[in-house]
Formats: sequence, structure tokens, C-alpha cells
Amino acid sequence: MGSNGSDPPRPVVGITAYGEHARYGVWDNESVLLPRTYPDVVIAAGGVPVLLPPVPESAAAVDRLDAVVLAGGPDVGPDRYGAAPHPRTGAPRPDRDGAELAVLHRALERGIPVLGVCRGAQILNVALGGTLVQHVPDVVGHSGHNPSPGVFGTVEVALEPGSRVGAALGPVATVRCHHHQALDRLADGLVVTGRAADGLVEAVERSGAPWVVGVQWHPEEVATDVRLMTALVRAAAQNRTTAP
Ligand SMILES: N[C@@H](CCC(=O)NCCCC(=O)O)C(=O)O
Repeated sequence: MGSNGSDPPRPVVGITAYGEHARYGVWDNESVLLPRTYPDVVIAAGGVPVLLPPVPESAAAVDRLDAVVLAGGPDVGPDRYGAAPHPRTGAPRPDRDGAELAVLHRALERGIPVLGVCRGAQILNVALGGTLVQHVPDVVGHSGHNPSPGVFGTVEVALEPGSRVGAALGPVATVRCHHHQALDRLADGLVVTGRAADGLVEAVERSGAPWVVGVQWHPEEVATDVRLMTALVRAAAQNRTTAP
């Protein structure tokens, strides 16, 4: 039941989190972390956020969720897509790779909506058999995708009419980006629905139900624009009413 006692319950959205060493309060230890912007944008879109730590048990938590957000984060291990590491690829994070791949596969099995953000779009492509460009400047230069550490670039993206991102955002979106990798060979079952002017893939989706979208940009970085997250939460609510 919703907060006023009569509305339908708000969709519960699991968000995958970082496992990082961190210092805060009295703590100086391994921590489960996520920028606050992620839960805030889920709440603003009408969902209830829960964190999914980078542990195998997070896949079991998917059975209690209505939707999943695969958050941004470190580089996906190249072994996950059959490549040798590029010198600029970050240190492997097998715990997070393994947990997110398991979360995603369980979400797809259950048929609940998924939004992959930046690394999350890359995980989506790798999970379904695609590959990644390991260092964008090798291909097109950074062109605003990754200006400097801690700074998000501004990129204009052309979106396919009739796609899920096009329906949510219109034909062109100006987005915030921070990535040095990108989608390369597209996985079977994914279609490109958004590209930057330099040709980099910025958005992909699976056709048909459920709602499965990956974006190379960061919708959670623009608190005033919750349209994409709202599309995810609406799809989750719709899915709950139609699921067997
Ligand atoms: N590592 C990948 C993914 C980009 C991404 O998710 N960026 C946001 C967070 C970055 C971080 O935590 O280091 C890439 O750079 O392409």
C-alpha cells in the first residue's frame, strides 16, 4: 500500500553499489558506496531505492525488486568479453563484475525493467555477448565524454524516434558524461538508440518487453530532469500490474 494508505505500492528499485575502501565517521574500512544522486533521482521519479552491494547475494535480492539500475563505476574486466587488458584499463573488480552480471541475468530472467548507467550500459552489452572499446581516445578522442577526473562532460546525443530513450527525452538530449570506454561490438538483441556526433554509442535498448535500456551518460547527475528514471519506474509499475 502507498504512503496515503490507498495508492498502489511504489516500485522498489535496486541500485548496484560500489565496494570501496573509505574513511568516514569512526570508520576506515571496506564500504558499500553510491553517490546520493542515484537514490534521490529514484525517489523523485516515484520509486523506492534499495542498495545492492557487490556480493553474490544481490542476485537473490532481485526476486524482491520491481526494477534494477546498474550504476556507473570502474571498468569492466576485459576477461568478461574475451579481451586482453589495454594499458589504460582500470584494475579488475571481479566482485562487482560478478555480482552485477548475476543481478542483470536474474532481472532479465524475471522480466523486470533495467536501466544501465554508463558502466551499467557496458555491463548490459557484455552480459549479452558484446565487447567494449577499452580506451575511447584510441578511437575518437575524448570529445567531451571524459574531460578530466571528477568533471562531467556535456555531450549532445541524437536519439532514435520511437525508441524508449526517444520517447522519454525527445530527438536530441544534452547529457552529462564521464567515461573513457564505450560499446564496441553490439550484443545480439540490443539496438543502438542514441549516438553522439563523433559516432560513439550513447544509448542502447532491447526491443520488446521488458523495458531494458543502457545509457552511456548519467541521468542521476541532473536532479532537475528525472524523465528517464520516471520511464523506468513507470515501466516497473506497469510490469507489476501485467506480470503473471
Ligand atoms: N569505467 C567505465 C565506466 C564509466 C562510468 O561508469 N563512469 C562513472 C563512474 C566512474 C568511476 O567510478 O570511476 C568507463 O570509464 O568507460
